[in-house]
Amino acid sequence: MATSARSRAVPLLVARRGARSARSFSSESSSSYSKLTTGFSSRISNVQESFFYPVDRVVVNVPATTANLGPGFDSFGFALDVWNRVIVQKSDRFEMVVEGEGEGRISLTEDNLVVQCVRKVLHSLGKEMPPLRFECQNAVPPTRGMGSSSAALVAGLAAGLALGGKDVTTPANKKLLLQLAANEEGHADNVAPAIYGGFQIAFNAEGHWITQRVHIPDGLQCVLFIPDDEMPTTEARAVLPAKIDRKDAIFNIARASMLINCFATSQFDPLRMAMEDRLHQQYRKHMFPFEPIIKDALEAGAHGAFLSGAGPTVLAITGGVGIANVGSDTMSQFLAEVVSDAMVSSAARLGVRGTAHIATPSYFGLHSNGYDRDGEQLW
Ligand SMILES: Nc1ncnc2c1ncn2[C@@H]1O[C@H](COP(=O)(O)OP(=O)(O)O)[C@@H](O)[C@H]1O
Ligand SMILES: N[C@@H](CCOP(=O)(O)O)C(=O)O
Repeated sequence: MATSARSRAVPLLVARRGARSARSFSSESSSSYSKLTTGFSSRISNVQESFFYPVDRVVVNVPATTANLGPGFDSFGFALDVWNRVIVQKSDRFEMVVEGEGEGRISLTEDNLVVQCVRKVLHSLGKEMPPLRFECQNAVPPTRGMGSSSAALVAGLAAGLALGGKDVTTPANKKLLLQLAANEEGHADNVAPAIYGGFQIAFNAEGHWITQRVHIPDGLQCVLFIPDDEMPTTEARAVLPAKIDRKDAIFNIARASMLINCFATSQFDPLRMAMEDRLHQQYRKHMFPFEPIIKDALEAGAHGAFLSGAGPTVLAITGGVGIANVGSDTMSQFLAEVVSDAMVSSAARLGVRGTAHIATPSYFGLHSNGYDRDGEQLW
């Protein structure tokens, strides 16, 4: 965390944060969303987790995420090195600019998901949303199964917390952010890695969202085939049955467990089987013919492949074995490109238009910077 020149001139604790915010958070409404406490009460943390100087401009970076990984429906996800950046600045009027992915398609009005989240958080902190200028620089394609809605939610909620005076870099406020974002999304498999980075296993226990990081082997690469056509997650969830067969549950428990062991021990031989699923993929295949693309990726040498999130993107895993690191030699990239070509050819045979992208996982998630009204960096 960067320390500003102004902060350095006075004692650190007082300079970056202040008791003002701790008091203003005490008059919260009783609805579960509105309870913007971290759940941890201490005089020092109340001071440390809030800013002393009002934040004027926030820059938030949030990664794309891939969820499910086959059998880990609503539970597994990891972050990708594909980033959205949202810049929110106090202004004299509302303004929204969207550049990159989703440009011309994502709402430019106050019903934009990022704006809604900022307003919601500020409202919960007892504040009205001031006139703000939003600039969204998007690399995450919307509605393709790469966690665009989670990236938008996390960006908006984090920006709102920061503008409301909360330091989103503290563990307690990150935990709070996870609760808010997962409650909005209804599942935490995208939002947990979007916030914490890496591979996360996440679930809800007695009303609390819990997440834990899983090791990702060095040198792992992700080959994504991203169809041009969108597949809204709400539609892809509506086709899922309310109840499942016991043998399908057993099928998934065994594979999900082995998948975690594959990652934890860097043993990818069984990964192609460990990424099989019977909880969601079979019910979604009529929406988009992804199974032949998975099969062709595996035949081309991928360790495993799955429908990314609710689709339609298909993700294949390459690299990550032996000593190979991405960037240290060409071998992993050669294999990733062979798999990419196979997926593109497969999609072309099916008449599916789209593009391929080779990504690496991101070991870190949300990161941000804040500035005061003089443009001085606060963190
Ligand atoms: N960068 C963004 N800014 C604002 N809203 C976004 C952004 N990206 C996605 N969304 C919202 O999320 C919706 C897509 O959500 P969803 O169907 O869950 O797709 P995904 O699988 O990419 O998460 C979009 O229709 C839009 O409302
Ligand atoms: N577990 C969810 C994941 C949705 O991910 P997204 O990237 O498609 O939003 C599901 O499978 O519905």
